[in-house]
Amino acid sequence: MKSRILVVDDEDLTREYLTLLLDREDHEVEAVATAAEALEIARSRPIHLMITDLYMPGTGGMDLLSHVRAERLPFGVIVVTGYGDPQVALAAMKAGADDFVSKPFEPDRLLLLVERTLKRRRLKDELEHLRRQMREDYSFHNMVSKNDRMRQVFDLIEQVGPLGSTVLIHGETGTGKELIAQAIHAASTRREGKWVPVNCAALSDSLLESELFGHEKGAFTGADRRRIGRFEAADGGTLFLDEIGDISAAMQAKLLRVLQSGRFERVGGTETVGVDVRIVAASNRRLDELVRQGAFRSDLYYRLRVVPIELPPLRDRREDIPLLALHFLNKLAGRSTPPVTEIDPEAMHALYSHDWPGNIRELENAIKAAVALADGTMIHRANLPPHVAPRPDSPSSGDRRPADSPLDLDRPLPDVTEAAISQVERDYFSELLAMYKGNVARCARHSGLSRRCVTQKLQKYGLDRMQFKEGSATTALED
Ligand SMILES: Nc1ncnc2c1ncn2[C@@H]1O[C@H](COP(=O)(O)OP(=O)(O)OP(=O)(O)O)[C@@H](O)[C@H]1O
Repeated sequence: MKSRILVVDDEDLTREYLTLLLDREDHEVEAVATAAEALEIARSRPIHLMITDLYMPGTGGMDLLSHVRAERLPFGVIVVTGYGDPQVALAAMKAGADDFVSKPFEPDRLLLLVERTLKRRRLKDELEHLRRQMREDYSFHNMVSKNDRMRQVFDLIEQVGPLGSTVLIHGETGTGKELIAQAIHAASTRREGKWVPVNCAALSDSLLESELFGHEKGAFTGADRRRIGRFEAADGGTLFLDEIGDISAAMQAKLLRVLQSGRFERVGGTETVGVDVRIVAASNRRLDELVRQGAFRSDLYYRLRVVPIELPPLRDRREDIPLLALHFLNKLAGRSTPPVTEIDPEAMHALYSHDWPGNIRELENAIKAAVALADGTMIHRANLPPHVAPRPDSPSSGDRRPADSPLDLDRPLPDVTEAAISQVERDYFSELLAMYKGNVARCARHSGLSRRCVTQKLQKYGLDRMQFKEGSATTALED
């Protein structure tokens, strides 16, 4: 399908030139002279990309861009700025432009940007499709997943949620155990009752005991009044015992008694208290292993695992990564202007390829960090934390040995600096050669260096311009 491109420029010559250029690339082009005409077209028929001049009589390109973004018109925008106007270009990107090009522009550079923006838009459409699916099919109580095992867990929660049975959740750190436990509470008849979470690993034995069961006045130094514990607080609701695998043998015995009888005494008290509490417990340690090792009571284990739930780590449900990444972007939408709503394909690929030892929490943090660093509406690979998307030359990337990398702390600074500069120059010139299809004169003009200097650099880095020339469609413009 042809892409439909709308060109907005008050200069007849530029309009004609752009129409010719884009038409030659098999795009369908409409060109208008004013922002008002552009808006009318943009509102009335589907277009994929708008290329607009910033300086026009009447409504300028920046206002046009603001209208387009405020009305959420679903197409890419490239703005054409004056030469040497980086501040304006930056402002346009902040206002939601996908890219910018300075006048006078190289046709190849413009075409490159056009292709890139159209590609991003296609990706955006796919993300939009995913978003719709997320809203319609893949959401469950603040969670999203399209993974079969997770969908089975969601079904199980709907089944057992109302029953009030004790549930034991196992999963690595950050896999969503607490969220699952909350969903169980929300799916139960106790949802009007209290939801009371306790992190068992965070407290010493004696503190945990008084936290769970409460204490009487004078039970210990500082106990100047009676205090009810979490069991009593959760009466009629759900008590979430997180990190249950970390409790001592003495606490295990006390818990077992409450689970069996629903009764206990406050610390320092003799009165027996009865409560009606649903227990949901979670652990990132395997309780069956702990039982085998003799570190966890088997009778308590079987009491807890009436309904066992196993949460797969994120690396085993990679299909959820794009969905979760979008979910977190949606959650963060209000935190930046314009909101960051997209993830470019390279960044998505990096997210997809990472192993996520910290699971969904780690992914959430990576997206938060990337949103804070993003310039514009899209997350790029460079915005992701380095451990998620290693930089090409960072010690953690690929199988490059740290000794080979420019950041080798064992070498003197001048060596390290020179290696880093060489790497940047090599990347820079290979990008330029790709952009200008091996044309050295254009690379020289773009880089601000002489042709001779560029040729020397290419020799130094073993870059063969002929390799970039192959398949070039711009033979007429070659040097
Ligand atoms: N399926 C999901 N959809 C959306 N967000 C999720 C999902 N699962 C987890 N999260 C989010 O990931 C983060 C970690 O989840 P949670 O705290 O429930 O994990 P956990 O397994 O209990 O972690 P820990 O073992 O460290 O206690 C939370 O911010 C939670 O909101």
